[in-house]
Amino acid sequence: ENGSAAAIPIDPRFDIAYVTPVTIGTPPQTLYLDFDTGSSDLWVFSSHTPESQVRGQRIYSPEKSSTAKLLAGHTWSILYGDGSGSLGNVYTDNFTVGGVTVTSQAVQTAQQVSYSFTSQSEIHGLVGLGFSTLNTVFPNGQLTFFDNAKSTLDSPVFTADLKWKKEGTYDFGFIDETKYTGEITYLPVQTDPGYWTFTSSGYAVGDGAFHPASIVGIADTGTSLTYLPAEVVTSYWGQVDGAVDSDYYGGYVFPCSSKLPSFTFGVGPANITIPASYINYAQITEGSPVCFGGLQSSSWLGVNIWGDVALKAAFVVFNGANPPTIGWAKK
Ligand SMILES: CC[C@H](C)[C@H](NC(=O)C[C@H](O)[C@H](CC1CCCCC1)NC(=O)CCNC(=O)[C@H](Cc1ccccc1)NC(=O)N1CCC(N)CC1)C(=O)NCc1cnc(C)nc1N
Repeated sequence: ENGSAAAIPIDPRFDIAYVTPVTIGTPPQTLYLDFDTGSSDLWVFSSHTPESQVRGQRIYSPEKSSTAKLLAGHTWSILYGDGSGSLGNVYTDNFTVGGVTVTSQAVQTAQQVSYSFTSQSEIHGLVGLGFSTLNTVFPNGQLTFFDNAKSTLDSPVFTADLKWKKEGTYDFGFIDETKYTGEITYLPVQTDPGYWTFTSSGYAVGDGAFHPASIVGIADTGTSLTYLPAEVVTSYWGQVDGAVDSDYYGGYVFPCSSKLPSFTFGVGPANITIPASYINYAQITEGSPVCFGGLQSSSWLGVNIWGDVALKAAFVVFNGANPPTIGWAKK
C-alpha cells in the first residue's frame, strides 16, 4: 500500500529542517524524525540515551514494545557533514510512516548523541533515505525504510514536496499529479557512494543568461542550505550590493534590505527557479540587519549539495527502480 506523511518545518522563522511523524513498535510509539536523503541510518533517541543527553525529545523504548527484537552483536556510529554524530545498538520492530508499514525495520537506538542533537528538541532522530550502502550498522549493514518498503509499494518511488516555511509532504509509492505543473524531467543517478547524485546542466542568476555547465551534486533533504561551486556562488552574490563571503559568519552574508535575484538551475533541457525569498535564509541573529545566504560555496565541502533551499522550489521524485533516477518538476 502507498502512503503520505507531513514534512513539518521545525522552526517557523526559517527552514533549518523538516520532521515527519512515524510510529514504532507495539503499542505504537510516535516520534518526529528528520527524513534525510543524504544518509542511510534510521536512528532514534531512546531509553538507551543517557538522560543528560535528552532535552525534550520523544524517545523510543524497545522494552515497551512486544514486537521489538534486539539485533544481537550489532552496533552503529555515524558522523554527519556538520560534525554532529551519534552511536548505539540496533533493534528490529514495526515501523510505520503515513500508513506504510515495514514489520522488521532496523531501528538504531542511540546510546550517545552529540550536543547539537541534544540541543535540537524537535528532532527525535533521522530516517535515512539514501542508498543502503551508506548504512553504518556493523557487522551487517541494514536496509533503509524505503528499501524495505519498496516491494509493497505500487511503484518503487518516494517524492518530496518540501515548502518554504510551510508544511509539505513525503509520498511513498505514487506520484501525485496535483503537486506539480508541466512535466517531470528524469535524470540518471550515480549511486556510488550512496547519495542521490545527479548532474545539473547549468545555472542562471536572476533574469541573466543561462550558463551551461555540468554540476555534479547530491539531492539532500537533510541539508538546510544549498552548496555550489565557488564560481557559481561568486557570480550570484556579485549581483548583491554589500554581499561578502565572511569568515566570521562562515559564509556569504548580505544586508537584509538587499533585493536578491532568483537562482535558476538546469535539470536536463528543463530548469528550476529558486525564488529570491528562499535565498534570504535568515537574519544572523534576531533583529540583525545582517542576513545569511541560502546559497553558499561548496569549495570546503568536496561535494555540491542541493539542500532544502533548492528542493523546496521543486517537486522531486526519488525513483528507486533499477537503475534509479531522480525527477524534477516545477510546482
Ligand atoms: C554515513 C554518513 C552520512 C552519509 C553523512 N551524511 C551527511 O552528513 C549528510 C546528511 O544529509 C546530514 C544530515 C543532517 C545532520 C545533522 C542533523 C540534521 C540532518 N547533513 C549535513 O550534515 C549537512 C550539513 N548540516 C546542515 O545543513 C545542518 C542540518 C541541521 C538541521 C537541523 C538541526 C541541526 C542541523 N544545518 C545547519 O547546521 N544549519 C545551521 C546553520 C544555518 N546557517 C543553516 C542550518 C556523511 O556524509 N558523513 C560523512 C562526513 C563526515 N564528516 C564530515 C566532516 N563530512 C562528512 N560528509
